[in-house]
Amino acid sequence: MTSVNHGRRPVAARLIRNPLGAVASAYLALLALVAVVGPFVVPFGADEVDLGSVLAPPGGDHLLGGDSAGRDVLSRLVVATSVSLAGAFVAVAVAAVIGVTSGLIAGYRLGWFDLVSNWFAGAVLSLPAIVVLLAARAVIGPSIWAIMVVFGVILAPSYHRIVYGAVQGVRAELYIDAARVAGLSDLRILGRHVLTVVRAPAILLTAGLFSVAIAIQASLDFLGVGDSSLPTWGGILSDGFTNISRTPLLMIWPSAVIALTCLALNLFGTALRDELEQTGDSPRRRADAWQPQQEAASSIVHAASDAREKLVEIDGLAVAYRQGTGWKTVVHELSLEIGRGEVHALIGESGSGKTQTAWSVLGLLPEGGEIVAGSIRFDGRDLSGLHENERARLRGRRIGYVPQEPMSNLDPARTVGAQLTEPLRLALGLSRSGARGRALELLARVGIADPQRTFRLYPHQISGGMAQRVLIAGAVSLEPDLIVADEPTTALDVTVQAEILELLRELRAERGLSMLLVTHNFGVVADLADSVSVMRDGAIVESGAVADVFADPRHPYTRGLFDALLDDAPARGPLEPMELS
Ligand SMILES: Nc1ncnc2c1ncn2[C@@H]1O[C@H](COP(=O)(O)OP(=O)(O)OP(=O)(O)O)[C@@H](O)[C@H]1O
Repeated sequence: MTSVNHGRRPVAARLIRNPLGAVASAYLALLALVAVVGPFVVPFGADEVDLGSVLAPPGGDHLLGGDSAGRDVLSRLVVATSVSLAGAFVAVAVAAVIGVTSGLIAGYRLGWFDLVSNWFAGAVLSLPAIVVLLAARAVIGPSIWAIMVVFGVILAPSYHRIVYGAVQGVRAELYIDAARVAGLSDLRILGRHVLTVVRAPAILLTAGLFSVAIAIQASLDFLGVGDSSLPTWGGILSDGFTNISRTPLLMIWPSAVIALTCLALNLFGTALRDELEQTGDSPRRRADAWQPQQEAASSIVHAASDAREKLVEIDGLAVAYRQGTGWKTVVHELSLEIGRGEVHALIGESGSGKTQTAWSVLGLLPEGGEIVAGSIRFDGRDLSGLHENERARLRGRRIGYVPQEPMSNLDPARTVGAQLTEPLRLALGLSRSGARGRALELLARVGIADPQRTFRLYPHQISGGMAQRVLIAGAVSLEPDLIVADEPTTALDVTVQAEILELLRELRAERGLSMLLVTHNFGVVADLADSVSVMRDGAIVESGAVADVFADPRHPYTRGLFDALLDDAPARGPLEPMELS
């Protein structure tokens, strides 16, 4: 496995290099400084009244003017910054303590606490927050701190849900079991392993909830149900609103501070998420550039015989999966040619890279998998240069696919007929009756005894062998040049296997199909293939005409595979009769 680590810079350093993060951090840092130091350096007391400055315009002693009671707006805004931020902090701290704790315990221990806490979280989430806050204000009075504690309780389910989900994701991981086996206490496991996983989403949520708490607090003060004994952004806004016709500027200052603060918190959260993901502190890490494995064996190249026109040309293919900050390379420098009408088999033990090679040709590598080197040409076109739409068109019309598990590759909710006719109508533009006629012909061709009846059936009403025949009918329906068949007979019983192989052989002869056949069955190779590549650890170790490789396997691994076959092993003879008591 190729593993490339990159030097980690601290998150803070990366945040500063992110333009959005830098601006938001600078604003929030300034705000924090104003909140802490500001009240000690403001030119006037927050409640100091100067009747000569009632609704005074900005300028002179009052840089931002005076309010309706003649108090200095700048001084009040600065003191209100401390109060508003502290209020939001109380709400978020209460929410985090309750929500993170309950989410951790519920997700890790499950049982009755899981049931009760999730029910409780759901119930609290369904409450209208503003109505609860107004009711709380009526009961406990206008204290901003008490109201913010209540709001914290209302916000707690947000933490609970996010932490619960993250813990559920990791609790079944092997390293958690290993920590348990190693004797670590639940508290240590939660602190050391689980909390690390929930840290990133919890930080992001905190930034969002902080801005929600500021907005709610300002709304309550604006509505006049806040704490009028303290200067707050919402209170100043309310005063400005009352006097909007006389001094509109009085509304501008608190509005701007509230809007900028909420914006900065959200930008900060977004930038922090991006940086946490890049630095590997989040489960979704980015990998460094892929590097070829030094120790990897180069593949033997399989070339189509000169007599055949080349249909598939794979050159130096490497497939890798992102793993943490590195890569796991699963196919190395694989080169392969398949001629028109040629059936080429990929054989090898489980995990040798056969399916990854086949999926690369189809352009269907699973999430996280990438073609990191080399090229695949199909009928002279480089597939890597194609847009996904073109790739999908090619896949349907010129490259057919026969999968290993017939049942799971049919849509259980749609009839066989609907699944066969849809591509015919979309790709070939056939009418409904035209597509139906063509589908019935195909069903008959693949050996379905009663095509009319099967056409109307759902997948659960047909056998595995019939399902594979239906999929083969679908794969050849658009007259492709190439069929990629991934273990097409593995999931079927022995007699059906033989029938499906026979069908594939006939279709191949009839239509001049090329085939890339993935199998670990030498019988299938001998039955169907012209040429074979033997794969091991993601590379081809031997390649050639089937007759040559079978007659004279050159690589020790191929010989080992042949030796592992039981065909030549001496028969065990009849079972001894047993006495059953
Ligand atoms: N999603 C994935 N993430 C990481 N590694 C993967 C993933 N899928 C497959 N692999 C790895 O790729 C390697 C090759 O797998 P592949 O499925 O091609 O093997 P195979 O030869 O087709 O085996 P089998 O006959 O069992 O299907 C294996 O080591 C496998 O663990």
